[in-house]
Order: sequence, then structure tokens, then C-alpha cells
Amino acid sequence: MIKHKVRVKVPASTANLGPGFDALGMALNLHAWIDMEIAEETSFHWVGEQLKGIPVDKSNLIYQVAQMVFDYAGVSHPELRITMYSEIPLTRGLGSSASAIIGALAGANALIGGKLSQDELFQIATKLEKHPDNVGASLFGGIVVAFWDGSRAEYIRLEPDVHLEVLVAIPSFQLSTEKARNVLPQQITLQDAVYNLSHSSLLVAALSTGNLGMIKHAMKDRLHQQYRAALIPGMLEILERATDHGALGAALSGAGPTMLALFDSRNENKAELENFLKQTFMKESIEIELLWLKPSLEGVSVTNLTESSPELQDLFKGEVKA
Ligand SMILES: Nc1ncnc2c1ncn2[C@@H]1O[C@H](COP(=O)(O)OP(=O)(O)O)[C@@H](O)[C@H]1O
Ligand SMILES: N[C@@H](CCOP(=O)(O)O)C(=O)O
Repeated sequence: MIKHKVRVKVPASTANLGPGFDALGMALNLHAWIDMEIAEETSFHWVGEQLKGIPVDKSNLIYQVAQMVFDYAGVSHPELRITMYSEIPLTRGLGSSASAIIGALAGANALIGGKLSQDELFQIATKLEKHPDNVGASLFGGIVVAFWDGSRAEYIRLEPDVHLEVLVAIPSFQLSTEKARNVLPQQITLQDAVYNLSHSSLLVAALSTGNLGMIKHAMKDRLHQQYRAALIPGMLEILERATDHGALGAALSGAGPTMLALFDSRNENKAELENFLKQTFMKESIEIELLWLKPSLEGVSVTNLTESSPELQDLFKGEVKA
């Protein structure tokens, strides 16, 4: 039975969490909403300024991923009306592409009556993104520990500690994941491999047992952050000193340039950490937006819309020309 119009709500993500390069991700309570319906003619409607510049033809990622779902399920729906509103900044390391992929998969799958399982959606998303960390978090919510071996992805979802809060410092400049992956070396030393697997394992143990004090020891990396540092002035100082200013630990969010600091909500001195991040970026003449977030326990969700459901442009800021 075909459902005609669905609304998808999908969380942002922060991937890697420091040492868990391509393996750890956490969903954040910053969201994108996509309305999708089968139509006579394809059209795109962006609500708010965030999506300005994103393609509004059939090359659009959401459209393309939706068509993959239809092909996979053996049905044909070449024309779609897609409306989207997003709080997730583009190309900043908060998983905008992963959220678009997961939103499109979940929306298209709902339009065809949920023919694909969650596992099938996870496998398709991982193949498209080429790593499971950010797509896993947006799909399942919480903290996702995962691998992809080039043919299958496997994961375990962890429930984030109730005291965990997240401060993100989002620079005003964009950095594509592609560019931030191109600076990584193809080979690393055995010592660095051991360093990362031990720190990443300890981080997973700390997060799954609520041992928040261990995060400052565990949230250290030698696989990607140091190579990306030249692209994000101020990053090394933040990694080095954020715990002196109240953070439980700090990391580059995804491929950057956003910096992430984990925080214990029982600590009342938020201002010190905010000031430290602001001043560190200010020294580099980088403008930032600071946002306090929480882990999102929920992954992607889909609701069926009816004639009386409000449009996204009425719920949010109104439609803009793309
Ligand atoms: N709603 C969307 N529709 C189509 N493409 C999108 C959408 N959101 C993000 N993207 C694509 O993802 C790119 C950003 O991906 P990426 O470089 O991995 O950064 P991020 O860390 O934000 O995921 C955008 O430049 C755009 O090409
Ligand atoms: N593990 C990837 C994660 C990229 O995440 P994004 O949110 O920046 O797209 C990487 O570090 O390259």
C-alpha cells in the first residue's frame, strides 16, 4: 500500500569522537526535516536560508538516494516533490550529507510501505558515505560503534550517559569531507595504530560504563586530527587545553571544521569553556557560532502526513528561492 506524503526528521551527527576514526558516531539534537511525496513533476522547496545553493534538479543527493531505494525495491517513482528545512550547517563536520542520505532513504522507503529493513538502509547508506560512523548515528540515534569492511557494516548502539552535554564551535568557513580526507596519509606506523585502537577502545568503555572522568585520557587521536590541523587554525590548542577549561574531552567533529567539547551537565561553569573556545578561534581571526547540544537518543523518524498537516514552511521560517 503506497503512502502518499511523509515527513522525515533526522538528527545531525558528530563522527569519530577523536580516536574512533570512521568507527564512532553520536547523534545530536540538531535536526533536518524532509517532506517527500510522489508527484507528477519533480520539484524542490527549501525552507529557511541553510540550504541555499543546494541543487534543485535531479542531481540532488536526496532525489538520487530516493531513486536508489525505488530501484532496490523494484518500483518506479521518477517524480518527487521534496521540501526540506534544516538546522544542520552544511560542510561543517556535523553530518549534513549523512543526514540527507538517511533522510532520503527513510522517506523513500516509507513511501513504498517500508519494503527495506533498517539493516538494508544502513548497508546502502554506508556504501554511499564510505564509512558507517555518521550515517549510523543519524539512522539509529545515540552513540554508534561500527565498522565497514567494504562489503558489510556492523554496529552496536550505546545509550549516551544522561549527564553528557556537547558544546560545538562552528567556524564560519566550510570544509568538505572530501578535502579533509585528502590530507590523510595512506599508511601509519604500528605505534600510531596501537595508540588509536587503545584510546578508541577505552573511549567506548568509558562511554558505555558512564566513566566520564576517563574521557580526557581516552579522547586522543593520532590517525586524523594532526593531519587535518593545518585546515583548522586553533584546533591543536583546543585539543590540548579544553580539559583545563572544564571539558570532559575535545575532538574535531567529523571531518571538521567544527570543534566538539564533551561536558558534564553537573558542572555549572559553562562560561569558562565557551570563552576559551571563542578566544582561541578569535586569535586566529575565525568567527564561530557556539551551540550547546545534547546527544539525540532518537535516530531518524518518519510520520505520515494528511491533508490537515501543516507544511514545513508554516512550521519554520517560510520558503526561500533556492
Ligand atoms: N539537503 C541536501 N541535499 C543535497 N545535498 C546535500 C544536502 N545536504 C548536504 N548535501 C551535500 O553534502 C555536502 C556536504 O557534505 P560533507 O562535505 O560531507 O560535509 P558535512 O560534514 O556537512 O556532511 C554538501 O556540499 C552537499 O553537496
Ligand atoms: N569519519 C569521517 C566522518 C566525516 O563526517 P562529516 O560529518 O564531516 O561528514 C571523516 O572523519 O572523514
